[in-house]
Amino acid sequence: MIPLSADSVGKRYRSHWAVRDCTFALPEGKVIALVGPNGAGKSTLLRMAAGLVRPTAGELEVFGTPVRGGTHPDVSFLAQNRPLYSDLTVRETVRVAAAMNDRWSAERVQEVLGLQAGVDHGAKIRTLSAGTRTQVAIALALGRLPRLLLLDEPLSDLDPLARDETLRIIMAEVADRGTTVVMSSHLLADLREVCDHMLLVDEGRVQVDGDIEEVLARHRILVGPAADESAVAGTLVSATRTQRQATLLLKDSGPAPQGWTDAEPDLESLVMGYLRASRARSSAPRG
Ligand SMILES: Nc1ncnc2c1ncn2[C@@H]1O[C@H](COP(=O)(O)OP(=O)(O)OP(=O)(O)O)[C@@H](O)[C@H]1O
Repeated sequence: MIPLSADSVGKRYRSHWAVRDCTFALPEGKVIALVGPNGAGKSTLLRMAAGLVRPTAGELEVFGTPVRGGTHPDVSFLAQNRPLYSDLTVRETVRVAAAMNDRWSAERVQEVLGLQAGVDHGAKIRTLSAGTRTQVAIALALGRLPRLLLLDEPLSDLDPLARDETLRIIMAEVADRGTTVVMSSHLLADLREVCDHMLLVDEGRVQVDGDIEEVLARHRILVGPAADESAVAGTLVSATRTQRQATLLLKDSGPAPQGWTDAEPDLESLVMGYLRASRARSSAPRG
Protein backbone atom coordinates (compact mmCIF):
# COMPACT_ATOMS: atom_id res chain seq x y z
CA MET A 1 0.00 0.00 0.00
CA ILE A 2 1.23 3.50 -0.81
CA PRO A 3 2.03 5.23 2.50
CA LEU A 4 1.90 8.77 1.13
CA SER A 5 0.81 10.15 -2.21
CA ALA A 6 0.13 13.63 -3.51
CA ASP A 7 -2.01 14.59 -6.47
CA SER A 8 -1.39 18.10 -7.84
CA VAL A 9 -0.97 19.42 -4.30
CA GLY A 10 -0.39 23.12 -3.75
CA LYS A 11 -0.34 25.44 -0.76
CA ARG A 12 -0.61 29.21 -1.08
CA TYR A 13 0.12 31.69 1.69
CA ARG A 14 -1.42 35.00 0.59
CA SER A 15 -0.07 35.43 -2.95
CA HIS A 16 2.92 33.08 -2.48
CA TRP A 17 2.77 29.42 -3.44
CA ALA A 18 4.90 27.53 -0.86
CA VAL A 19 4.12 24.22 -2.62
CA ARG A 20 2.80 23.90 -6.16
CA ASP A 21 1.52 21.12 -8.34
CA CYS A 22 3.28 18.31 -6.42
CA THR A 23 2.44 14.80 -7.56
CA PHE A 24 4.21 11.72 -6.19
CA ALA A 25 3.63 8.30 -4.63
CA LEU A 26 6.22 7.19 -2.08
CA PRO A 27 7.34 3.54 -1.70
CA GLU A 28 6.43 1.60 1.44
CA GLY A 29 9.00 0.44 4.00
CA LYS A 30 11.72 2.79 2.72
CA VAL A 31 13.53 5.81 4.05
CA ILE A 32 12.76 8.80 1.86
CA ALA A 33 15.02 11.85 1.82
CA LEU A 34 13.11 15.09 1.39
CA VAL A 35 15.71 17.56 0.21
CA GLY A 36 15.80 21.11 -1.11
CA PRO A 37 17.09 24.55 -0.15
CA ASN A 38 15.68 26.78 2.61
CA GLY A 39 12.13 27.80 1.79
CA ALA A 40 11.68 25.04 -0.81
CA GLY A 41 8.43 23.87 0.76
CA LYS A 42 9.64 20.76 2.64
CA SER A 43 8.05 21.64 6.00
CA THR A 44 4.83 22.72 4.32
CA LEU A 45 4.62 19.37 2.50
CA LEU A 46 5.25 17.43 5.73
CA ARG A 47 2.74 19.53 7.66
CA MET A 48 0.12 18.91 4.98
CA ALA A 49 0.87 15.15 5.09
CA ALA A 50 0.44 15.27 8.88
CA GLY A 51 -2.95 16.95 8.46
CA LEU A 52 -1.86 20.15 10.22
CA VAL A 53 -2.07 22.39 7.15
CA ARG A 54 -4.81 22.15 4.55
CA PRO A 55 -3.73 22.21 0.88
CA THR A 56 -5.03 25.08 -1.26
CA ALA A 57 -5.14 22.73 -4.27
CA GLY A 58 -5.03 18.98 -4.88
CA GLU A 59 -5.11 16.16 -2.33
CA LEU A 60 -2.77 14.04 -0.22
CA GLU A 61 -3.52 10.46 0.75
CA VAL A 62 -2.03 8.45 3.61
CA PHE A 63 -2.43 4.69 3.18
CA GLY A 64 -5.18 5.35 0.64
CA THR A 65 -7.17 7.70 2.90
CA PRO A 66 -7.46 11.39 1.97
CA VAL A 67 -5.81 13.66 4.55
CA ARG A 68 -8.49 15.99 5.87
CA GLY A 69 -8.16 17.88 9.14
CA GLY A 70 -6.17 15.68 11.50
CA THR A 71 -3.25 13.32 11.71
CA HIS A 72 -3.86 9.78 10.44
CA PRO A 73 -3.61 7.26 13.34
CA ASP A 74 -0.76 5.46 11.59
CA VAL A 75 1.31 8.65 11.23
CA SER A 76 3.78 10.24 13.63
CA PHE A 77 5.10 13.69 12.86
CA LEU A 78 8.21 15.26 14.35
CA ALA A 79 7.70 18.99 13.82
CA GLN A 80 10.67 21.27 13.26
CA ASN A 81 9.99 23.26 16.46
CA ARG A 82 9.62 20.04 18.58
CA PRO A 83 6.53 21.22 20.51
CA LEU A 84 6.83 19.86 24.07
CA TYR A 85 5.56 21.29 27.38
CA SER A 86 8.56 23.12 28.78
CA ASP A 87 7.53 22.85 32.47
CA LEU A 88 7.14 19.07 32.48
CA THR A 89 9.96 16.64 33.13
CA VAL A 90 10.86 14.02 30.55
CA ARG A 91 9.10 11.37 32.68
CA GLU A 92 5.92 13.50 32.93
CA THR A 93 6.06 14.26 29.20
CA VAL A 94 6.12 10.55 28.42
CA ARG A 95 3.15 9.98 30.75
CA VAL A 96 1.12 12.81 29.13
CA ALA A 97 1.88 11.50 25.64
CA ALA A 98 0.76 8.02 26.71
CA ALA A 99 -2.55 9.44 27.98
CA MET A 100 -3.10 11.41 24.74
CA ASN A 101 -2.60 8.49 22.36
CA ASP A 102 -4.93 5.52 21.93
CA ARG A 103 -2.23 3.36 20.48
CA TRP A 104 0.89 3.64 22.59
CA SER A 105 3.88 1.50 23.53
CA ALA A 106 5.57 2.57 26.76
CA GLU A 107 8.17 -0.18 26.15
CA ARG A 108 9.06 1.27 22.75
CA VAL A 109 9.54 4.76 24.26
CA GLN A 110 11.77 3.42 27.02
CA GLU A 111 13.70 1.34 24.53
CA VAL A 112 14.39 4.37 22.31
CA LEU A 113 15.23 6.65 25.25
CA GLY A 114 17.59 3.93 26.51
CA LEU A 115 19.43 3.93 23.19
CA GLN A 116 20.02 7.68 23.41
CA ALA A 117 22.85 8.64 25.72
CA GLY A 118 22.33 11.50 28.13
CA VAL A 119 18.53 11.83 28.40
CA ASP A 120 17.80 12.56 32.09
CA HIS A 121 14.21 11.44 32.84
CA GLY A 122 13.92 13.79 35.81
CA ALA A 123 14.99 16.93 33.92
CA LYS A 124 12.45 19.60 32.90
CA ILE A 125 12.02 19.98 29.15
CA ARG A 126 13.04 23.65 29.27
CA THR A 127 16.43 22.75 30.77
CA LEU A 128 17.26 20.32 27.96
CA SER A 129 19.49 21.20 25.04
CA ALA A 130 17.81 21.43 21.62
CA GLY A 131 19.43 18.12 20.70
CA THR A 132 18.13 16.28 23.77
CA ARG A 133 14.65 17.72 23.17
CA THR A 134 14.82 16.28 19.67
CA GLN A 135 15.80 12.88 21.07
CA VAL A 136 12.82 12.92 23.46
CA ALA A 137 10.48 13.99 20.64
CA ILE A 138 11.73 11.12 18.45
CA ALA A 139 11.09 8.60 21.25
CA LEU A 140 7.54 9.96 21.62
CA ALA A 141 6.97 9.79 17.85
CA LEU A 142 7.98 6.12 17.86
CA GLY A 143 5.79 5.41 20.90
CA ARG A 144 2.74 5.83 18.64
CA LEU A 145 3.96 2.77 16.69
CA PRO A 146 3.59 4.59 13.38
CA ARG A 147 3.53 2.99 9.95
CA LEU A 148 4.55 6.34 8.47
CA LEU A 149 7.05 8.52 10.30
CA LEU A 150 7.42 12.13 9.11
CA LEU A 151 10.55 13.80 10.43
CA ASP A 152 11.21 17.49 9.80
CA GLU A 153 14.96 18.05 10.09
CA PRO A 154 15.47 15.42 12.81
CA LEU A 155 19.27 15.69 12.64
CA SER A 156 19.75 19.45 12.64
CA ASP A 157 20.32 19.94 16.40
CA LEU A 158 22.22 16.73 17.04
CA ASP A 159 25.95 16.32 17.64
CA PRO A 160 27.69 13.64 15.53
CA LEU A 161 27.25 10.91 18.16
CA ALA A 162 23.55 11.66 18.71
CA ARG A 163 23.10 11.84 14.94
CA ASP A 164 24.61 8.40 14.58
CA GLU A 165 22.36 7.03 17.36
CA THR A 166 19.29 8.56 15.73
CA LEU A 167 20.13 7.20 12.28
CA ARG A 168 20.60 3.72 13.79
CA ILE A 169 17.24 3.97 15.55
CA ILE A 170 15.58 4.98 12.26
CA MET A 171 17.25 2.14 10.34
CA ALA A 172 16.21 -0.40 13.00
CA GLU A 173 12.65 0.96 12.93
CA VAL A 174 12.45 0.37 9.17
CA ALA A 175 14.10 -3.06 9.32
CA ASP A 176 12.14 -4.37 12.34
CA ARG A 177 8.71 -2.81 11.81
CA GLY A 178 8.65 -1.98 8.09
CA THR A 179 7.87 1.66 8.89
CA THR A 180 8.11 4.17 6.04
CA VAL A 181 10.18 7.21 7.03
CA VAL A 182 10.15 10.58 5.29
CA MET A 183 12.99 12.73 6.54
CA SER A 184 13.81 16.29 5.52
CA SER A 185 17.39 17.36 6.00
CA HIS A 186 20.22 19.44 4.57
CA LEU A 187 22.79 16.85 5.72
CA LEU A 188 23.20 15.01 2.46
CA ALA A 189 26.07 12.77 3.58
CA ASP A 190 23.94 11.45 6.46
CA LEU A 191 20.93 11.00 4.20
CA ARG A 192 22.99 8.99 1.75
CA GLU A 193 23.77 6.48 4.52
CA VAL A 194 20.16 5.68 5.39
CA CYS A 195 17.88 6.76 2.56
CA ASP A 196 16.62 4.60 -0.31
CA HIS A 197 14.52 7.14 -2.13
CA MET A 198 14.72 10.87 -2.75
CA LEU A 199 12.23 13.63 -3.27
CA LEU A 200 13.99 16.84 -4.28
CA VAL A 201 11.85 19.95 -4.10
CA ASP A 202 12.68 23.50 -5.04
CA GLU A 203 10.42 26.53 -5.14
CA GLY A 204 7.55 24.28 -4.14
CA ARG A 205 7.90 21.87 -7.07
CA VAL A 206 9.18 18.29 -7.22
CA GLN A 207 12.38 18.28 -9.27
CA VAL A 208 13.51 14.66 -8.74
CA ASP A 209 11.56 11.68 -7.38
CA GLY A 210 13.09 8.20 -7.42
CA ASP A 211 15.21 5.44 -5.94
CA ILE A 212 18.54 7.07 -5.01
CA GLU A 213 20.74 4.36 -6.58
CA GLU A 214 18.74 4.46 -9.80
CA VAL A 215 18.71 8.26 -9.92
CA LEU A 216 22.49 8.42 -9.37
CA ALA A 217 23.15 5.67 -11.93
CA ARG A 218 21.20 7.59 -14.60
CA HIS A 219 23.42 10.67 -14.19
CA ARG A 220 27.04 11.41 -15.05
CA ILE A 221 29.35 14.31 -14.40
CA LEU A 222 31.53 15.07 -17.40
CA VAL A 223 34.46 17.47 -17.21
CA GLY A 224 36.17 18.62 -20.37
CA PRO A 225 37.16 21.49 -22.67
CA ALA A 226 34.50 24.23 -22.78
CA ALA A 227 35.03 24.71 -26.50
CA ASP A 228 34.11 21.10 -27.16
CA GLU A 229 30.71 20.86 -25.42
CA SER A 230 28.82 20.04 -28.60
CA ALA A 231 30.56 16.63 -28.68
CA VAL A 232 28.75 15.56 -25.49
CA ALA A 233 25.52 13.55 -25.84
CA GLY A 234 22.73 13.34 -23.23
CA THR A 235 20.24 15.59 -21.47
CA LEU A 236 22.02 18.49 -19.85
CA VAL A 237 20.72 19.18 -16.33
CA SER A 238 23.12 21.99 -15.46
CA ALA A 239 26.65 23.20 -16.10
CA THR A 240 29.37 25.27 -14.52
CA ARG A 241 31.94 26.75 -16.82
CA THR A 242 35.27 28.52 -16.69
CA GLN A 243 36.88 29.95 -19.83
CA ARG A 244 38.56 26.63 -20.54
CA GLN A 245 36.65 23.93 -18.74
CA ALA A 246 33.03 22.82 -18.53
CA THR A 247 31.58 20.63 -15.76
CA LEU A 248 28.30 19.13 -16.91
CA LEU A 249 25.66 17.19 -15.00
CA LEU A 250 23.95 14.98 -17.58
CA LYS A 251 21.03 12.58 -17.50
CA ASP A 252 21.14 9.49 -19.73
CA SER A 253 24.41 10.54 -21.31
CA GLY A 254 26.28 8.64 -24.00
CA PRO A 255 29.95 7.66 -23.62
CA ALA A 256 32.31 10.52 -22.76
CA PRO A 257 34.03 11.96 -25.82
CA GLN A 258 37.83 11.91 -25.99
CA GLY A 259 39.40 14.47 -23.70
CA TRP A 260 36.52 14.34 -21.17
CA THR A 261 36.49 12.68 -17.74
CA ASP A 262 33.34 10.91 -16.68
CA ALA A 263 32.09 9.97 -13.19
CA GLU A 264 28.85 9.10 -11.40
CA PRO A 265 27.76 12.02 -9.19
CA ASP A 266 27.42 11.68 -5.43
CA LEU A 267 24.17 12.78 -3.81
CA GLU A 268 25.56 16.22 -2.99
CA SER A 269 26.68 17.05 -6.54
CA LEU A 270 23.42 15.69 -7.98
CA VAL A 271 21.32 17.85 -5.66
CA MET A 272 23.54 20.89 -6.32
CA GLY A 273 23.23 20.32 -10.07
CA TYR A 274 19.43 20.22 -9.96
CA LEU A 275 19.21 23.27 -7.72
CA ARG A 276 21.49 25.16 -10.08
CA ALA A 277 19.20 24.22 -12.97
CA SER A 278 16.12 25.30 -11.03
CA ARG A 279 17.75 28.66 -10.19
CA ALA A 280 18.73 29.22 -13.81
CA ARG A 281 15.14 28.54 -14.93
CA SER A 282 13.60 30.88 -12.37
CA SER A 283 16.04 33.72 -13.12
CA ALA A 284 15.71 33.37 -16.91
CA PRO A 285 13.79 36.24 -18.56
CA ARG A 286 10.15 35.33 -19.20
CA GLY A 287 8.34 36.04 -22.36
N1 LIG B 1 2.65 29.95 7.98
C1 LIG B 1 3.20 30.54 6.90
N2 LIG B 1 2.78 31.75 6.50
C2 LIG B 1 3.31 32.37 5.41
N3 LIG B 1 4.32 31.84 4.65
C3 LIG B 1 4.78 30.63 5.02
C4 LIG B 1 4.26 29.91 6.17
N4 LIG B 1 4.94 28.74 6.29
C5 LIG B 1 5.83 28.71 5.26
N5 LIG B 1 5.74 29.84 4.52
C6 LIG B 1 6.54 30.15 3.33
O1 LIG B 1 6.45 29.05 2.44
C7 LIG B 1 7.70 28.79 1.82
C8 LIG B 1 8.11 27.36 2.12
O2 LIG B 1 8.43 27.26 3.51
P1 LIG B 1 8.83 25.87 4.19
O3 LIG B 1 9.02 26.16 5.65
O4 LIG B 1 7.85 24.85 3.80
O5 LIG B 1 10.24 25.57 3.48
P2 LIG B 1 11.38 24.52 3.90
O6 LIG B 1 11.80 23.86 2.64
O7 LIG B 1 10.91 23.64 5.00
O8 LIG B 1 12.54 25.47 4.42
P3 LIG B 1 13.72 25.19 5.52
O9 LIG B 1 14.70 24.24 4.90
O10 LIG B 1 14.28 26.57 5.72
O11 LIG B 1 13.04 24.65 6.76
C9 LIG B 1 8.67 29.85 2.34
O12 LIG B 1 8.70 30.90 1.40
C10 LIG B 1 8.03 30.29 3.64
O13 LIG B 1 8.37 31.62 3.93
